[in-house]
Amino acid sequence: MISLHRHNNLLHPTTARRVVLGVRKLLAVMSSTLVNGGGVEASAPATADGGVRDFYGEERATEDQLITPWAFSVSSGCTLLRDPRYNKGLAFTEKERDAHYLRGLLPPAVFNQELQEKRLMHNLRQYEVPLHRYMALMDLQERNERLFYKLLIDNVEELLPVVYTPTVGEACQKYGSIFRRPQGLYISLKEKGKILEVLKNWPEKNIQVIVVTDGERILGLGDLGCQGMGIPVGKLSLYTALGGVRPSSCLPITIDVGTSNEKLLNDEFYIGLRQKRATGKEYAELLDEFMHAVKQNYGEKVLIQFEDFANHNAFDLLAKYSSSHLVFNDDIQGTASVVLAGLLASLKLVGGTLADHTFLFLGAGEAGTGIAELIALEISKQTKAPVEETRKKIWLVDSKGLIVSSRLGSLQHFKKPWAHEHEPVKELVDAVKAIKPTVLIGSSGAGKTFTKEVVETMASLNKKPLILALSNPTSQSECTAEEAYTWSKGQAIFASGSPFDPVEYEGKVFVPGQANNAYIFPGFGLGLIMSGAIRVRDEMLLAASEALAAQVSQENYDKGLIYPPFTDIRKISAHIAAKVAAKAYELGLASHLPQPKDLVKYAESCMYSPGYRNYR
Ligand SMILES: O=C([O-])CC(=O)C(=O)O
Ligand SMILES: [Mg+2]
Repeated sequence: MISLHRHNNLLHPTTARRVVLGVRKLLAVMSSTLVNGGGVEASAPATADGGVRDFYGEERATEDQLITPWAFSVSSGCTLLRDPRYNKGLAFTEKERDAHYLRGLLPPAVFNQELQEKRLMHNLRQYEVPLHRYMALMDLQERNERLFYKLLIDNVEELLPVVYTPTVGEACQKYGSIFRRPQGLYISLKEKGKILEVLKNWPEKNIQVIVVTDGERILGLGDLGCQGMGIPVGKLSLYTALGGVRPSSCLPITIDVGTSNEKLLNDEFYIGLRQKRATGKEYAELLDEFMHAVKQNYGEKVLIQFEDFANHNAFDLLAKYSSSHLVFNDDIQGTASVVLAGLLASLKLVGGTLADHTFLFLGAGEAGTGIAELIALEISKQTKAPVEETRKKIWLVDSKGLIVSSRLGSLQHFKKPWAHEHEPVKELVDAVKAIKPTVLIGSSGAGKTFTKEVVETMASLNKKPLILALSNPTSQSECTAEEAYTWSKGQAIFASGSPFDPVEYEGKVFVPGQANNAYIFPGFGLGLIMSGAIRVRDEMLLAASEALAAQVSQENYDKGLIYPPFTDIRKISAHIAAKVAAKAYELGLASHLPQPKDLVKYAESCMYSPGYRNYR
């Protein structure tokens, strides 16, 4: 095995990419056949130097230029066991133990990966506190990366609530206390003027996806500052497990501009900058430096996913960079796409077309207005009516009540398109009575806001009201699954952002769906990467929604489900990726040419698989 080590590396001694990449690319040039896990790379054009790129200009540097002294070595012995990328623990074979100086460093037993998986799942299930499961899984990720992904892929429904919402929320709240090894890249105000250098400290050079947060709105939990790092880390582990993007090409980043969370500022274990959040020019300049450094370092085709930014910054950043970078805001666009998919699927259960429905939102931030706009675009696409018209069936309530035209003067810009003619209404329940929606969507981040009266009113207005409680984590859910089913007397079709167990009501079992952007972003990102897309367009989001809705089977509908189960997520992601890539080609935004004939097969061939490889 060939391995690359960076000296004094505090992060995982992540390894070998450069040499391995070089070999893979040479192979790709020699044979156009795709190998599992190598597909995305293999399609990259060969370079004049035989495939090994001079990434940071180290070869070309003159004497007055600074370079990074990267070193290469073959990993063996203790170093190999401590390298999460290549460590296999007890699964090293006798031959490998001999060849890699492992004799005596391991007990005699040789386990296969399946037995290791069984043992770890058994151990994980012993922990009763979800945060302990989270910590055990993070330890595994830092110890044996392939085994971590094998567990996550094979037990996705069981482990998703651990590495993702709701447990990741608690992990972020306590991130300073549970901190062990650093994960991801931290860029703080201290690094202003040096962000490019910071990026070059990351041991991987071939980055395809960055998930970045500034920690200001972590799920529905608010400002967690630097401790928001749990979110990019969690999202990217889903990019790999659910979407098959290689772990080495994923980069979690937290931008630390301070926090306005007093509790954290006074917490002795807080890991971030101990100062109030920078705003305005100072904030914009740091973000601008970051965006330029990323493009300079990784090129045009690196996907930057904005995650859990506060509303004002989220909309501004997306607007500012969507014409110059490959950017995607998961909370605006990913959530919109997953909800639209659920709505399209739900028509099979409730009847009519999308245009026949009336939508009411509680929450007019990123998720609320993002979903509302995508619904309006889809109706416009289906009916050919202008989007200004189709928006009129969609109503939003924010903290001040129903958004109506008399409030136009004081509304934030992203709320303005939703200010329709109506008298002012203060309370949600009165808005439900006045608007008579068929679909009620909670996207405010505030829990317990769908009261008994709200749900009962929805049930009195509709035979099958569609109720989506999207806010995360579970503590912020607008209502629980049990409340939705019991208060509506079993009439509601319900889905939520964070998972709920099935509910028994009057002898019948109701299975709630999980309307979470995790259905969309891994496949969406894979579609962008595999086509070499350089920009994101709304049409791609619509394509992703339609692809996800098409994956709901009759068997799922029979159970009242509007989303397919997460157990099939890799297949679902391949279909989403294929439709997104097809759209990128159609729009002339794809750079990997020629277009593969069968995009679903191609997507599958690009996906990372976590089985161990043999070492020579
Ligand atoms: O992380 C999740 O579960 C969904 C999401 O993007 C959010 O709530 O901000
Ligand atoms: Mg989010």
